[in-house]
Amino acid sequence: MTNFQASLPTASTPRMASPSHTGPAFAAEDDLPLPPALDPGANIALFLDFDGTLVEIADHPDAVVVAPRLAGMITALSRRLGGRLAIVTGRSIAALEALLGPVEVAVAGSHGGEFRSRAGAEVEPLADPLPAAVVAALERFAAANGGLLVEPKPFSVAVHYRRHPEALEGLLACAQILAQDGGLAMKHGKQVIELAMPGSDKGTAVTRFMGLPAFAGAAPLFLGDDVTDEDAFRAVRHLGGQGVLVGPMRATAAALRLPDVAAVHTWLEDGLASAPAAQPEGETRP
Ligand SMILES: O=P(O)(O)OC[C@H]1O[C@H](O[C@H]2O[C@H](CO)[C@@H](O)[C@H](O)[C@H]2O)[C@H](O)[C@@H](O)[C@@H]1O
Repeated sequence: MTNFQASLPTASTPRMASPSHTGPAFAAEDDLPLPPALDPGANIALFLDFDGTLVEIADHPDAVVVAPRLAGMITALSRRLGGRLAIVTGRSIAALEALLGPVEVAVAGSHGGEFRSRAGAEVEPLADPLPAAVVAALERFAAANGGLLVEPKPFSVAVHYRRHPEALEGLLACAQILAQDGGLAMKHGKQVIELAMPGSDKGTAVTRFMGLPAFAGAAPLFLGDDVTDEDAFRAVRHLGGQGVLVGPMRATAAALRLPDVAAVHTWLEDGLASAPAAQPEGETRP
């Protein structure tokens, strides 16, 4: 056990509502401690969600404001961690890099549907493409309901109802039928319903990273804000690590909490500032 793990509450903390790896570990009326200071010298692996964790939620997916230093900070932290850092996002990798710039780290995109094992590696598809007919059906629904925003991705499709909350009931019904008929996975994130081919989520993505030589043996930490991050919180708990919920308390499998995006940036910046200089290229773990 690393010093980092020893200082954290564990899955056997008495406040736990459920001992299983499948449900939330902590109830909404509990609260969770802050994570200890990030120590890039410890044998940890860091997994970072994007929307709501590294950038504030905005009214439109293209309207998020990315801090100018964010990509550089994440790349530098990844180097300090010997490559044991990945962004794990519901966005496609292309959409992520369009916002963040070409960040030189491992990435899982489209909720685990696409996977880049390390900086510079090819993007591997891990899911089958969604049938075009499903996207077309959702586009028809969106057009008939005030023009909901449809965001097709390589392995899933997101329909945003943030500007049309009145359409949620009909959207859920439409998506449920499409999911049932097509054997698809349905995810309900922040003001968004997503359909994807089954078999990949943020938990499977984290588990896949942890099976790579560069990540093996490290204690994983996953920072995320949305209910779609709960798969990853459960996965890291199962792998001997901890989830860090970002935002207000809710029922969660995370064991730690940071209050907001600003606190995440401070925690990462402080960790980076505390780290010794990065090893030269080529001396990181394979
Ligand atoms: O896993 P994440 O990195 O958190 O991505 C989840 C989804 O994020 C985006 O939608 C969310 O953020 C938008 C911008 O703040 C917001 O307008 C929307 O309501 C949120 O649901 C993205 O557009 C989706 O594709 C991601 O799956």
